[in-house]
Amino acid sequence: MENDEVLVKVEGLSKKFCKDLKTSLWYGIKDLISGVKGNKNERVLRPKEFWAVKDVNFELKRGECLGLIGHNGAGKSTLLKILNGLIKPDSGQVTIKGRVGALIELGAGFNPILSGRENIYNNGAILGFSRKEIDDKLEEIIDFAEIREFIDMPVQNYSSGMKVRLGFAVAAQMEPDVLIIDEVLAVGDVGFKIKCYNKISEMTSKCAVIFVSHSMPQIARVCTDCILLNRGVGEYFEGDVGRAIEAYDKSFFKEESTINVISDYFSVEEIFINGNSMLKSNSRIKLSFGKQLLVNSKLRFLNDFKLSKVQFSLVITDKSQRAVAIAENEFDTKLKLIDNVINFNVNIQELNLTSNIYSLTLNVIGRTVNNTRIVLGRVLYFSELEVIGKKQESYAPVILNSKWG
Ligand SMILES: Nc1ncnc2c1ncn2[C@@H]1O[C@H](COP(=O)(O)OP(=O)(O)OP(=O)(O)O)[C@@H](O)[C@H]1O
Repeated sequence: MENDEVLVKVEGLSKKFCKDLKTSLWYGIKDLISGVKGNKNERVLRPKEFWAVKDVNFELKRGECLGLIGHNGAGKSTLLKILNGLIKPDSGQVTIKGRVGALIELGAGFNPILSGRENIYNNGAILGFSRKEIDDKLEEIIDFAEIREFIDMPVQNYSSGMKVRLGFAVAAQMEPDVLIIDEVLAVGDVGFKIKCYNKISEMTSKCAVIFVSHSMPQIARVCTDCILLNRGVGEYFEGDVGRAIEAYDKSFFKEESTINVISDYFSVEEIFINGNSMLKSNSRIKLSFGKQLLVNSKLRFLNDFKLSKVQFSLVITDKSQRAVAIAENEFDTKLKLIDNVINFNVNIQELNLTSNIYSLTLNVIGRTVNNTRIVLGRVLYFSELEVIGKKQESYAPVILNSKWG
């Protein structure tokens, strides 16, 4: 088993789809006729057609894991389906060496009326294993999937999670040379997902893995290379997953973002970040790692507003909307309303977030005179915060202050 052996070679791969079913059927008939005549014109788009995958090229060796990332509809699943031979490309070529294990669509590859056990035998046979070889692997697959008590039940009665468990176990335990995993893994519960990601990391040394995910921490964890797809066009980041994730994050950035206030109790008169007005300017703030983040805000409450205490929490979320840090005041702060306006300041002296783009949200919680907790409102994503100066390959958002002995 050579380690620099190219297992997947993709050259000029393109696939177009049609937005309209009737037109698509009509083009299908026309293509069939022109195909018979030997007059194919695959590289031209006709009305209502678009490229789902456009001129994608890459090579993948044993020991490499390629992450496919991109917005919804970017073409990731289409590319995987072409690689797995489920759909035919309009042009280009895929060369795959060895056995392919794939988990693409939920339940795809399984016969719904057959039991889990029978499906394992079917899949094994398709992959070229003899009955005896499958017998030897059966227990491992059932153990990995952890669905022993349901293994003789028809797959059509499996829950989504159970289908994913069986699908991944079959794909991973059949010693594939190329392992193709789509986002369906997300359906599994947390325990199973962790087990799968560990398995993928373990397998990467023995095979080539192609992995689709919207979870950048997972991409950072398992991938060695990345392709960022945008409307079918791939940008290849060879050996630089960090830069691919950065480009993915940046692709979400809008030049102008408006402040979105959800509250029946207050409106926002002003929010400053490090002295920059979020109402007046483009709400993107650039900050170096470890520097100060200062937020000042002025909220105007309704005239008849009566509360005894208020709590503000400033939540920092990453691009996948995961809260990565929070700063909040003590709940017993007396509400200081002057002309129905509250001013508050938050000073975070050292923001130890790694280089990335984050969003800021403000939550305002109150307590009535009889101490009932009440959510007064939220100011959503009022700033995009771009932290620079501390790249972190493992995509960990926070660097902890630590002393090492
Ligand atoms: N069979 C089909 N017929 C027509 N259009 C299709 C077909 N399959 C996919 N598409 C379109 O091709 C584009 C790419 O779809 P694809 O499923 O590959 O995207 P994706 O990157 O996997 O998206 P997501 O992140 O949402 O899963 C989309 O616009 C989709 O609507």
